Order: sequence, then structure tokens, then C-alpha cells
Amino acid sequence: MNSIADVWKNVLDRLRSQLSETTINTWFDEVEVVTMEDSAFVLHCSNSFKKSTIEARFMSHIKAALKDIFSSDLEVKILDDQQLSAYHGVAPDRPGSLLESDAFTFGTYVVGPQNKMAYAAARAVAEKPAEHYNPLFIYGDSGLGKTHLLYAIAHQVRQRQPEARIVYIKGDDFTNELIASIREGKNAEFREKYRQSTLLLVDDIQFIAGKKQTQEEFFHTFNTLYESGRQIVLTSDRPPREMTQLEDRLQTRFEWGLMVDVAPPDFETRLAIIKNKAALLGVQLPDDISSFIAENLTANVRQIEGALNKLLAYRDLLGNQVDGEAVSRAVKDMLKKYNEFVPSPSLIIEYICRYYDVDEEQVRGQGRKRDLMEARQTAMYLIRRMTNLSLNDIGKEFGDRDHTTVLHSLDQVEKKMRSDPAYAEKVKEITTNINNKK
Ligand SMILES: Nc1ncnc2c1ncn2[C@@H]1O[C@H](COP(=O)(O)OP(=O)(O)OP(=O)(O)O)[C@@H](O)[C@H]1O
Repeated sequence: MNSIADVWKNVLDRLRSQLSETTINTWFDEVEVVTMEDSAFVLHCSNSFKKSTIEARFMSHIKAALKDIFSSDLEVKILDDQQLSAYHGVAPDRPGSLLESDAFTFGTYVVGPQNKMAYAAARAVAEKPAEHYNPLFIYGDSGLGKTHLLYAIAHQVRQRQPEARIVYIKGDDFTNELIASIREGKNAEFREKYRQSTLLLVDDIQFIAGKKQTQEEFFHTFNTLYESGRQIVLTSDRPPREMTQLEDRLQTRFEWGLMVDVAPPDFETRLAIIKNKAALLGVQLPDDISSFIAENLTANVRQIEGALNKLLAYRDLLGNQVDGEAVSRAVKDMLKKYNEFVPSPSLIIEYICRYYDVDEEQVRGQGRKRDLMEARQTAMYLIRRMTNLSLNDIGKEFGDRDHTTVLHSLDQVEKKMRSDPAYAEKVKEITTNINNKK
């Protein structure tokens, strides 16, 4: 095999012995290989539905094929568009290099009224781990810089104590690693990795809530580290009390130290972030364009970064022809995309009911008449495509069905759309009607 593309081709050939050609064509046609790192194979897929299906259903097949080829275990990552541009842009994607990267330090973090407590606490922890705030619990919405602060802490601790055992993990990866370690009989190694760390950084800890075995393992990890004076920093999208599925004993422990929140930045902070990021990307932005972005992209910093990356691509594409007017047109296009209308599940169900002439209760219920089942499956499909709801949350909309049932429905709709053009047209029409509701 000469190239990474050959490796991927070889993986697909191996999948063909277990999966049908149709399955492979359906789910893998938009997947491309990005790179192979020391311990991870990195793919890209723009289609978020296909990406999540592959992650849910075919990850083990891919990993097994890679193991056959390389005789060692490789992680598999599938990047979406945003992650891909971050990968090629300022953000390195390898946890090892991220922790050492200069992109996510205290120096590159812009401080404003909405994050200054979190920033000060993170600095205090990085300067004197386990002395003041243990654990440090940082919470807030997505894209507001929580992960950035974790990396900044790691970066500073690493500079002062190169020998420190710093472990960074995402909450859901902690679960995945735990399961894999049990399956492979490597539980002792798993425990050692976490319980011997001098600094444990867990990003998005909310994902362990509701998972019994993970919570049990994390409880013991927490106690071991805490009792031996090692620093723990956790981030989450909400405070511990709002994690309804989190065990009480963890909830109280998470509140032992300091809890700080990060909120969306105000205009001045957004402007400073834009200028900083533009400088990092080597882009010269006229003041009116910076203000234009800061006025319009208000929800989170990830949006702002996405906008800057697009501007960069736009400039690369058009070179010198990019004048102020062209740039502001591009920014407006991006804003339109960011402000895209996201319908609620109830609205989608309302449209489905109208189209199929059935009641909402029937669609959400258990009836198995053919038309009703088609209406229900189509509703699930559209909710998945048009909103950010997870399979589990979609299941909840339909009488607490579990995620495998939802996945099966999505499969059915996809199949039917391919085999029945009239049905595909119907789905398109309902989608247009919902979008026109705006
Ligand atoms: N105050 C800030 N100054 C500079 N960059 C920031 C700031 N806040 C966020 N960013 C940047 O925005 C991007 C998203 O931030 P980050 O990944 O840290 O968010 P998060 O809160 O961890 O989101 P999630 O909960 O989705 O993981 C990163 O590239 C980060 O560097």
C-alpha cells in the first residue's frame, strides 16, 4: 500500500466481506480519508446524518479492518466540515499536540466580563494546582472557550512541570475507553492512567451522567486523585445540580471546589476575539468588517471562528479581487446560513399530521397502520435532518422509543426514498413547506 487512500480502499474492501455493497454505497459514499496519525485514523464526512450513523453502527467494523491491516489498535475519528477546517487551520486536533499547542493558551484567550471569573480561576489552578480550587468546575454553553481554558491550564502546567502526568479526556471518551478496557481485559491499565495522573482534565463531563458503570469508575478516580492532592478540572454545559441523571455523590463532589460559568461574550469582547483570531490567521480585516461580524455573530466564539475561516477561504479563492463589498457580501451569506431556521420537533410533527391527515397523538403513539407508520418514520427522519436532536431525544418525542428504533426508521426512510421517487418527492415537499413557515 502506497498511500493513505490505499489504506482506506483496503478498509472498504474488508468491510465488503461483512456488509452489503448497498450499505457501503449508502453510508460511505461521502467519506474521505484525511490523514493517519500515530494512533488515529482520521476521516471526513460532511453529511452529519451519515457521519453519526457510521459512528453508531460501523465504527467497530472500521477499527477491526484497521487492526487487520496494521496489527494494532487505532482510534478512528470522523471530522465534520467545521472540524476539518479547524484541522487544517489553527486548531491542531491531536490531544497530545493540542495540550502543547500555542494556539490555546492564556495568552490567546480574550478576557471579558462574561468569562473573567473562569479565566482567573483557571490561571490560579494552573499556577498552584490543587491548592485553592479542587475540583474546578467550568460550565456554560457550547463554543464559549471551556476547552480552550483546559488546554491553557495544561499548557502552563506542562511548562512549569514537564514531568507532570496530565490527562485530558472528553466525558464520552472516558466511557468508551472504560468499555474497551473491560472488553480487552485492560482495566488495570485504564485505572492506572487516570488514577496516577497529576492533573486530570475532563471536558464535557455531563456525558457520564446516567451511565452507571462510568459514574462508579469516575467516583473512585475522583476520590483517589482528590485524596492524594491532585488537581481535577471539569467542564460541562450545565452546573452539577442541573445534571438530573448524575449520581448525588458525584454531584456533591463536583461542587466541593469552585464552580464558575462562562457566558456569551459582549460586543467589545467579540470584537477583540475577532481581531485576535484574524491576526493568528494572518488576515487583515478592515474595522467595519470586524464590527459587522461582531454585531451579527453573537451566540458563540466557534461561530466567529467559522466565519473567519470562510473569509480566509474566500480570500484564497478570489485573491486580489476581494474588496470590502465582496467581503461583506460573503459575511452576509454566512450570517444567513448561521441564522438558518431550525424548526421544533412539534412543528415538524404538525406538518406531517397535516400532510398525512393524522392526529399528533397517533404519530407520537404506537399505532401500526401502514400510512401512520410512514408518517411517523418520515417525521423522525425530518426531525433528525432539520434539528440537532440526538437519536435518544427523537425517541423521547415518540413515546420514549429507544435510539435503535429511531435509527431503524431513518434507515427505512432512506431506503424508500431511493426506491420510490414519488415518496422522495413527498419528503422534499414537506421539507420545503416547513422551511417556508419562517
Ligand atoms: N475568550 C476567548 N478568546 C479566544 N478564543 C476563544 C474564546 N472563547 C472561545 N474561543 C475559541 O472558540 C473556539 C471554541 O471554544 P471551545 O472549544 O473552548 O468551546 P467549549 O466551550 O469547550 O465548547 P464545547 O462545549 O462545544 O466543547 C475555540 O477555538 C476557542 O479557542
